[in-house]
Amino acid sequence: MSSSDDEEVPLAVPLAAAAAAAPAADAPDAAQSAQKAPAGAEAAAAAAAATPPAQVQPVPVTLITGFLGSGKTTLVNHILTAKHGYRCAVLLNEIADSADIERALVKEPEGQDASPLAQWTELENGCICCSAKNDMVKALESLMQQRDRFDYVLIETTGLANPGPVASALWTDEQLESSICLDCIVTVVDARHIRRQLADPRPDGGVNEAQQQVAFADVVLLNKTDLADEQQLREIEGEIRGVNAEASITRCHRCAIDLRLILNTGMYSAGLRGAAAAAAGSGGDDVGAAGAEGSGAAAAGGGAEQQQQQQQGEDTEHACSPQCSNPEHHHHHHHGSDSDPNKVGTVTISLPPGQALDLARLRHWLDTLLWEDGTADAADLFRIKGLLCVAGSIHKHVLQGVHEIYDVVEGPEWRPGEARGSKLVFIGRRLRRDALAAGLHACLAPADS
Ligand SMILES: Nc1nc2c(ncn2[C@@H]2O[C@H](COP(=O)(O)OP(=O)(O)OP(=O)(O)O)[C@@H](O)[C@H]2O)c(=O)[nH]1
Repeated sequence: MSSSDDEEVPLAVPLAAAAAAAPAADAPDAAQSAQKAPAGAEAAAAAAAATPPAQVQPVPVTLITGFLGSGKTTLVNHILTAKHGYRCAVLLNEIADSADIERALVKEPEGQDASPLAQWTELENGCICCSAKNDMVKALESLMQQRDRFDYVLIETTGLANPGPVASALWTDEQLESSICLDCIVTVVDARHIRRQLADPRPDGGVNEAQQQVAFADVVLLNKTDLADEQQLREIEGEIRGVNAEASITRCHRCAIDLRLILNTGMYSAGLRGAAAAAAGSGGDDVGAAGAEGSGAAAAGGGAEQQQQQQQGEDTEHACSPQCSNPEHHHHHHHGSDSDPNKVGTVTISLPPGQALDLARLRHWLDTLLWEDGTADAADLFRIKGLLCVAGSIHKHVLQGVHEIYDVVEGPEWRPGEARGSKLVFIGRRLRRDALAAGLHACLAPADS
């Protein structure tokens, strides 16, 4: 399979030329302020003109999900026309059932065009676009063979897809894992329809797609604000927090957002989020894991640091029914995932400063939690995020989990005087807070370490 075959992957014009044509002034704040920003258009064009850029940094990937008609394409178009300095490759994942991803990997029909990159279209600002109808992972792999042509990847999933398998595939595919890095999962919701979509029961009693998409989100874009009034928007925000208390929520019209919210956030790589979030004024914390219920647009402006301190040692739980419209319910109350175990909700467990975690024990516990012990069925645990104080380390650690895959990475050093607490967030259904808390406490390092 020659997926890099130029005949199968036609590129009308070398993208380096397109990038060179883009004015250097296009390089925006986002590229300049983010510590791990890929080269801006100017530098990339210069590099491409001389030698291929050294393959040092993995290419960040933003995953865009959302219900049918919520505004995903509108967002992609905004990204492709806005000035942010990235050359984006866009992958449209048009699979109705994302389980097909795995199947497509296994059996690829003989004689069929081996390249999943069905079409490449050059866009005005030098971006490229391809359509992967059958096999997202394979499409990404062949995309990566042309990695000198772009420095950012957007994946737009179909409106009916559970984004979980796509997100975790980015971590598990051997070829991909070193060349790309998941940066952010964005879920676009339609202000007019999201409440009905969240409440829509599935015949099998399972979690519907809208709930899954909200549960997986790092960032929720509450789009089509022109179609709802203030009261309705507040109610929607409350419901979204009821499912996912950790995602930031940004209201928008036609997805016209500050792209620093969703591009190169560094949320999965520890320590970079602070700069990006602060720059965007989103009220985020040092890591995506740590900005709790106040990080949404409605509550933005509060000092995340202060907020986190207030939460030290305090366990919270969020799980409202989709019908629950009282935003107050989603902030402070222990609102019953135990009593209503089938609703998707968020369980947050904090450890006060002075209680450092033993990393080996934590990993062992997460392994058993996700794969064995039934504390939370892995299929019901959508996301795990955490800011960790690890025994014997002067560095913060960041935990990110999507489905049964998780990763702990070392972040920046704790600042002098900073409260070295830990906070873990579990998003899923049938979560048993007591069992999770007990399991986590068993991972504490012995007091003398
Ligand atoms: N009123 C209103 N319409 C919007 C807004 N944003 C997008 N739309 C419209 O909503 C429709 C759907 O937007 P798309 O961007 O195509 O949504 P999508 O999520 O890509 O849709 P699918 O590909 O069907 O999943 C289009 O007609 C848009 O013009 C908004 O903020 N307000």
